[in-house]
Amino acid sequence: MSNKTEKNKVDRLFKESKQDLFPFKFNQSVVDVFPDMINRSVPGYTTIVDGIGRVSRRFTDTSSRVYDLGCSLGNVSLSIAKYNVGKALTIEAIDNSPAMVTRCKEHVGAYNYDAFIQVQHADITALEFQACSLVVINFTLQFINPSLRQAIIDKIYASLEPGGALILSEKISASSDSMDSLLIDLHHEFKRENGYSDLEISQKRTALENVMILDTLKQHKQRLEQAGFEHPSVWFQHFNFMSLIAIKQDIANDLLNAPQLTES
Ligand SMILES: C[S@@+](CC[C@H](N)C(=O)[O-])C[C@H]1O[C@@H](n2cnc3c(N)ncnc32)[C@H](O)[C@@H]1O
Ligand SMILES: O=C(O)C(=O)C[C@]1(C(=O)O)C=C[C@@H](O)C=C1
Repeated sequence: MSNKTEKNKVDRLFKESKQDLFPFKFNQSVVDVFPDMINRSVPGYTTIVDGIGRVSRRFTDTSSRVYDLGCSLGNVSLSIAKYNVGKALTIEAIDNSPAMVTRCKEHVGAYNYDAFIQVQHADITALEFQACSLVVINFTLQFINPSLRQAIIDKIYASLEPGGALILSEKISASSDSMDSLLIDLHHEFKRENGYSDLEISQKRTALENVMILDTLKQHKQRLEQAGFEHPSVWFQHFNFMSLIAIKQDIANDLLNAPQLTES
């Protein structure tokens, strides 16, 4: 594999075992290789990002507000913009890594869609949400302290307009040890086939320990239901990487559409 330009380098970070990546952080070294890293590490990443764009247009109208939480280089925001041509969406793209935010602004600025993508440096645990139609959190909740996760999902639920949706993608733990080992092994095989060595895989795993803390699908669903979402559903899964969609019920609409009781 050839080394690419400075902005899109091949990820060899854990071959070199750089000390600034233990524990793992989204610093400048990671930003420089991020497009290559995420594509070679997350099974189905391109499909998920494209799918989010496709799903998004079902939940937006002409001037909706959308959040992309933990936006990294803005791929989700750009996919939503691409699938919502003709709508004046405001997409709030949020990340707490200064290096990511700087690169994200350059990346997003190279496109000219109808949506306005506002890239902001902020911590989503402290963010004040405005009313919105759609929130996407693509492989980011797993990096938040578990004790703060419910509060974030509660805030998202409260800020969504009735009929609005949350798309939550995460790497998950399986509910049994044997299934977990199988899925982890299949994921590592995927990484090896994408050119990572066993050393790179194991060093990154060490760096991610206590930084990326995984929940089971059941824990995710329980958290969403506790916030008020009904019937959260998986719309994508490849090995231990999945994406859920959860809709905030439109109670007013449900009442309007309910069969009217007639007097006998
Ligand atoms: C795996 S990446 C997300 C990938 C991205 N959503 C995409 O689809 O390309 C996780 C991102 O979450 C960001 N992040 C982690 N904790 C955060 C927090 N508390 N607030 C905002 N962003 C956070 C990181 O800086 C990183 O860019
Ligand atoms: O590389 C791995 O093994 C991962 O678990 C993937 C993962 C993620 O799920 O966010 C971890 C960190 C990097 O940002 C890219 C991908």
